[in-house]
Amino acid sequence: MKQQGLRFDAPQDSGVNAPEPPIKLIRGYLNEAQQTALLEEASAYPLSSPIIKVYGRQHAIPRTQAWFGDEGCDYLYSGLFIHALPWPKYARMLQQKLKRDFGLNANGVLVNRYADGTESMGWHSDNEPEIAIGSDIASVTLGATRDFFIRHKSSHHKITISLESGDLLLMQWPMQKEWEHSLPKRMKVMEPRLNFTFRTLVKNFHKEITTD
Ligand SMILES: O=C(O)CCC(=O)C(=O)O
Ligand SMILES: [Fe+2]
Repeated sequence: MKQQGLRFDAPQDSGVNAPEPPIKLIRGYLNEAQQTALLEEASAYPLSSPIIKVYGRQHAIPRTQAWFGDEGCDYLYSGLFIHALPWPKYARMLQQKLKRDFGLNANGVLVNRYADGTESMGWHSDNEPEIAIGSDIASVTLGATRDFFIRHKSSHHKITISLESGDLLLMQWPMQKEWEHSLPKRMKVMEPRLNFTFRTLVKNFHKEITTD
């Protein structure tokens, strides 16, 4: 994390000149039936906790995840090379719904499962080089309500959004350049939460690696 001498933390959600993140929040984007279908499908996803290196130390990520996508849409994520698994039926239907509703051309989805409030995701931007320039990222939440933090990289202005089951958060270009986000621990949360982030990758970006 960057610490640059003097630091002023802007008060949350306030300030006349506070920067605004390029996001759209659509509450209840998925109805009950759509949520249930996806949750049931996800119970069979091959989720795992890969071991990653952070600041030179190896540890398993504090959640489980899976990456699905089109052929040639492999992802180098947190230093891990992940081959795209074929789209499951309902994840694919959601990808098509996002295309119909918002023109989103996502060709992959990262699914994260947080078993309870002890599981989390640290500050980061979804700015890997294989993410197509100018593309938006769509984040869909299922299950437990969790806080989601967004922080401006230069001013450190921070926003908290409470994401509920069925909500859609559109993170629009150039959000990942100027803002970071995280999912903090919430010890009182006992229920699992699933998150689907639909991403647009440059196809065959990792061709060299995959054909070795
Ligand atoms: O679980 C969330 O809401 C955030 C997931 C996320 O930031 C990511 O997958 O990159
Ligand atoms: Fe992210």
